[in-house]
Amino acid sequence: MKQPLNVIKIGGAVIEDPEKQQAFLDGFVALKGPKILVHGGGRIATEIGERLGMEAIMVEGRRVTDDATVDLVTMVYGGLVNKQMTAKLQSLGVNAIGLTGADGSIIRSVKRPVTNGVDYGWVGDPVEVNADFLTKMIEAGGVPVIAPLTHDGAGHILNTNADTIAGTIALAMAEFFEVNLALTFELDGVLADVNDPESLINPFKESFFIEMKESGAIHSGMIPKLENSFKALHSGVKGVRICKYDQINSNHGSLLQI
Ligand SMILES: Nc1ncnc2c1ncn2[C@@H]1O[C@H](COP(=O)(O)OP(=O)(O)O)[C@@H](O)[C@H]1O
Ligand SMILES: CC(=O)N[C@@H](CCC(=O)OP(=O)(O)O)C(=O)O
Repeated sequence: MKQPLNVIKIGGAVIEDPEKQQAFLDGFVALKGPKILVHGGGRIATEIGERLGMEAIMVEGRRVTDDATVDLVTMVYGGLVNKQMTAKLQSLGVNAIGLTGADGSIIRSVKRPVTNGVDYGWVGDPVEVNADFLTKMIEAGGVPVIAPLTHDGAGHILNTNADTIAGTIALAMAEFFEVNLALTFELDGVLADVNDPESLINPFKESFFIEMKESGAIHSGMIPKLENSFKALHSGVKGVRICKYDQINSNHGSLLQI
């Protein structure tokens, strides 16, 4: 029987707020057994970019990443955010190992081709995960903390949506572990009306996604979250939940169903 593994994702809005970040980390520390943390940091990159006079361009929840932007996100995700999260987890007694997808070739990706007329620039779609290496780190008692950066095998860093990283890692690790994936963010889960916190949909069926995307009830960052989650569920991940940042150890949120 496969051993359980939790893959947990934290988004930029929660990282940015010290109280929310602490509440998330308390839950993450309390989570028993092998675990991997995937972090975003989109809002932090946008804010630091603005201070440098750079404008963020997002298309369907993904950042258009030109030469200057790939340098910015490498510094923010691979440096600032990754190392701060790692140091905080160390202070809480977790043997965190901060990594980008280039380290240990955790995730190799290909530069996204022009899609529907959009050239995303230095954005990568994952093609290969070094699940074996991640497994060895976990077996050695480490907790990988992974930034949303990948590499193309030809020396370039590529920016990759953090929900995509979490889904891709969950899917690859499902060969060795019984994987549960939780994508945490500020809201309670997938909402029928994004402005009504009481409108949580649980369970959330795949057919709802198609309908709600078409009607516009699901938009922006929720699109890659759900695309990646359903892909993971179809490919052997045991469970996927989209939930609030302080609900890792509960069953609240939207449990996805295919
Ligand atoms: N139906 C929906 N239910 C919940 N959130 C939604 C929905 N449609 C769009 N969203 C948006 O998706 C956002 C979450 O995606 P994102 O900004 O990428 O989060 P994070 O970076 O925190 O992971 C929410 O803040 C919300 O504005
Ligand atoms: C290609 C792409 O869109 N990459 C994302 C990676 C960070 C991310 O996904 O962060 P959150 O989870 O906090 O949104 C970006 O640069 O915004």
